Amino acid sequence: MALDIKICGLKTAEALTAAIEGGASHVGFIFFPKSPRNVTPEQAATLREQAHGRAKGVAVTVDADDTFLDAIVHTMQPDMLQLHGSESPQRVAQVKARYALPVMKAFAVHEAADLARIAPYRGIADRFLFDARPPAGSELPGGNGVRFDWTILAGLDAGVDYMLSGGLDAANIGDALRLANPPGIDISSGVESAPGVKDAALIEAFFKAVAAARNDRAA
Ligand SMILES: O=C(O)c1ccccc1N[C@@H]1O[C@H](COP(=O)(O)O)[C@@H](O)[C@H]1O
Repeated sequence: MALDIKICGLKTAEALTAAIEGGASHVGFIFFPKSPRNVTPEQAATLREQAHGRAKGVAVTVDADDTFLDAIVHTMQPDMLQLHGSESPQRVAQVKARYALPVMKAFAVHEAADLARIAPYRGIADRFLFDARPPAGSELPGGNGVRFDWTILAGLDAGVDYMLSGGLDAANIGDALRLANPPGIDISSGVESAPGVKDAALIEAFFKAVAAARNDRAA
């Protein structure tokens, strides 16, 4: 089975090159001022141009209004929007209709019951992203480097398309793939040397760990 791999929170050409050369299917750009990974639409546009035709550019927003989304979509021209706030099913439908772009809706997962929250979004969101619940006091809804119990995902219907994220790194990705067998994975802080600082060597190590885990499973 194909595995989509998204490297998120990219801010520099060097890190983007490492992600693309490693084999990322998606590259993510964060539009959230409180994040150490925040970029402007203009910065993201330059990086997205570098990725054009090689990896899909994903704009990550948190409860963004139309004015901000208009600026992002017009300037960066993303391939996909990731909605990482408390957007309702109606808001997701509005965003899809306004921009004619695929939308990935993020959910914080702590226990199996959290997965039931996707029900009203099915048939509206194109894809889901399951991230860990942010730690108490965190100002970030994602990018906290926190994982959740991946075995919860075994309870999902087979038809649910999603990316697994939250605290992934080269050391644990083998377990994540074995336990959840996700169609996609998404990583940010696990390939950073400091908050918001991507490390090309860690990105390379992550792709090697993914390849090794997939080879082991195929053997
Ligand atoms: O990364 C951020 O700063 C961020 C800010 C606001 C919304 C989402 C954000 N990141 C998303 O969270 C996942 C998981 O991150 P991590 O691997 O646990 O650090 C990340 O891939 C982004 O999609």
